[in-house]
Amino acid sequence: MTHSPAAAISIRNLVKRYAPTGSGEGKLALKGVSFDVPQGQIFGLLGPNGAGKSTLINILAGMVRKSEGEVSIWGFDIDRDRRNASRAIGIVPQEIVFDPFFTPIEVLENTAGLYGIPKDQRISEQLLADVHLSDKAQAYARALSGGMKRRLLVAKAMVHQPPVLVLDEPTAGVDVELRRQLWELVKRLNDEGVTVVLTTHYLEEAEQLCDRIAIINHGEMIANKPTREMVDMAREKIVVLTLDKPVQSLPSHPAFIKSVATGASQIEITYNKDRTNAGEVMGQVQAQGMTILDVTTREADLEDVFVRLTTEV
Ligand SMILES: Nc1ncnc2c1ncn2[C@@H]1O[C@H](COP(=O)(O)OP(=O)(O)OP(=O)(O)O)[C@@H](O)[C@H]1O
Repeated sequence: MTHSPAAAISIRNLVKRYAPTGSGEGKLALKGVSFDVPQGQIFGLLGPNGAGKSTLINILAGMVRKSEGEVSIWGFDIDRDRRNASRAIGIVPQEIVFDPFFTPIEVLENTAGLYGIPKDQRISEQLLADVHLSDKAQAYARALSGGMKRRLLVAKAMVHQPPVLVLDEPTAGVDVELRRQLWELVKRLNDEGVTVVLTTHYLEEAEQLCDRIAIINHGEMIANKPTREMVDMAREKIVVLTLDKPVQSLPSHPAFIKSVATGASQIEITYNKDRTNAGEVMGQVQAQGMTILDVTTREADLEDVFVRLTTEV
């Protein structure tokens, strides 16, 4: 596409309220989410089960109707310009669904037909080559291994050559070798200029692949940072101090990232372990007139950062 929008995907105040069903209650799955996916990046959307990731992706895919807010894909509003918005995005679903009696080449040709792509403009063979399935072009889909089927799903999502590709948990439940292959494929597509959004439960995957990571929890976006900064949060360490009397005012110092009261006479201070250490932190606290009775320290890795962000209210 020649059109060049400010962001590959732009989401503003997105709300999704699922209507109550006969027995179940309604559910507020997205509570006013706003973010942009910058062009050319691999953008990771992380969050625990039920956070709202699939809802968000299904809204992009046009499979779920949003309740409120604005979404545009490659500059095309999904309400006002659904056709162009759909043409700008390819979705690789979580579930593998193929008619077992179609061959990979037929799967791609049929999809191209659905998009109304004239025969001479189709790129089915090239796509099969890209996902290393040329030799399986004529095999029945049911004869493909799980890994081959996943690669075929990626090819299928790229039939109309969208500038944005979304993968919903591409490596959930796949073995190490296949995960590596899928990562390579995603990187290659991104090198060729495709903006990629992927959801994952695996922090390592996000860290390896993504330029930017957003964390969504209970329908809200709680963090959205370049991967480097998110990983830097893992350089944080926390000291928990018990003082001899109730906390009057929180200690502060340029080397402290955060200082919060976690009990009547308990404070937690977060600091970057590259910049200071527990001894210095305690020294600063004492210098500010407080008496420390007890101390424990905690170290954060990316997993902790994730857990902390998703459990903090
Ligand atoms: N069709 C629906 N009707 C009612 N509630 C729904 C519907 N689909 C999802 N929900 C609820 O909305 C919330 C968000 O679900 P969603 O599937 O978007 O989460 P998720 O982050 O994708 O989780 P997972 O990682 O398990 O796929 C959940 O509480 C879920 O139960």
